Amino acid sequence: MHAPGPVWVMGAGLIGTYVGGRLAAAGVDVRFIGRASFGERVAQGLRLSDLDGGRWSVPRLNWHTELPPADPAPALVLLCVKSAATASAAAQLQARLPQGGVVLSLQNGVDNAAQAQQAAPGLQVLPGMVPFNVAQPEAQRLHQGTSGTLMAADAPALRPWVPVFGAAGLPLQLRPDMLAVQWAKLLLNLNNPVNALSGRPLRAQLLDRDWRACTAALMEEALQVLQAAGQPVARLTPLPPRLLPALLRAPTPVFRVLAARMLRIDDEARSSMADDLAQGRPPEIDALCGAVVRLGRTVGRPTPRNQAMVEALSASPLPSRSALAWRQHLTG
Ligand SMILES: NC(=O)C1=CN([C@@H]2O[C@H](COP(=O)(O)OP(=O)(O)OC[C@H]3O[C@@H](n4cnc5c(N)ncnc54)[C@H](OP(=O)(O)O)[C@@H]3O)[C@@H](O)[C@H]2O)C=CC1
Ligand SMILES: CC(C)(CO)C(=O)C(=O)O
Repeated sequence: MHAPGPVWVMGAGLIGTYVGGRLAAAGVDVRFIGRASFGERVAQGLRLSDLDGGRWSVPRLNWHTELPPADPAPALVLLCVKSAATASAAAQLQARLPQGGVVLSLQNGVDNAAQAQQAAPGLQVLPGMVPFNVAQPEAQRLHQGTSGTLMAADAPALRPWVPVFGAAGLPLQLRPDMLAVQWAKLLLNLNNPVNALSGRPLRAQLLDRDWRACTAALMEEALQVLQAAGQPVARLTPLPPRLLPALLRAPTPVFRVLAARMLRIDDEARSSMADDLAQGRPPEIDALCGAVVRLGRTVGRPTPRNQAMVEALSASPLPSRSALAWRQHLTG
């Protein structure tokens, strides 16, 4: 396997350090640009694991707290900051990279690649999608707690990277319908605020029918808006997206059987939004429920449920309600 050149990870936190770490473990020259506080924990010996028992290690990460000189220029930059930091990170890259540098956004939401492209018009920013969860169970270990295939826009600049990611054991699927893929992921991410409000690990929260009903209510509203907007949604799950609300509302014993794959989650995995709240960082709610609210406005449809989540997750402290109370609040 021969990488076309060095990779930079811009915003090396959970996702960036895991994906970049897997590439580094496969021999790719990866430079990590992240916070000193995170680098102190992982840079002198990173261990990686996944839910299938895979284990990798990287003795030393090439860690930078500022952008390094672009000599040699990276052949690929993985943009892995949270949505609120997208524009500033992209502007920093634009100031350092040669014209036409390729940046792959590995972020949730549907707007990050476009925002980065606007902030860095001289670069080529492409959307990607990370389906799996990454947690940090120990200071020097990152763990992939759910499964799924990385996806990205089918652009010529990314084609040489497909065998590289494949050789690292993280297959990269290039898709012509990336916006539909991103909306499909966003639908699944509508569980993030619910998970954060529940205070529980993902698996425990998904095994509670009232919390699932909250996610179903948000998804149903989003699906109606997407349909009104004529926006296709890709199928990332065994069931098509339009059936997901009914699946979530099913009694728990039925859900356990029908959603066995969705429930293949490590007991301790939490959503990235729960991680944000735990660390006192602003949650990425505007990129998720906020995107549904904005699309609703463009097609003249109210989105009170997603709006309620934007307000709840923007409040400090978070409103404290039981699962049943949230279910009633969202579904009236
Ligand atoms: N965690 C997960 O399991 C999943 C996350 N995602 C998505 O992936 C994206 C990344 O998430 P995640 O890895 O969890 O986020 P993290 O917060 O763990 O990582 C991002 C890191 O980038 C740092 N950062 C921000 N701006 C800069 C900058 N200009 N230069 C250097 N470092 C910077 C942040 O520091 P600081 O906090 O100080 O800003 C933070 O340490 C998000 O869009 C998320 O929704 C998708 C699937 C799963
Ligand atoms: C993987 C998933 C859907 C849930 O962990 C996620 O995207 C996140 O945590 O933001």
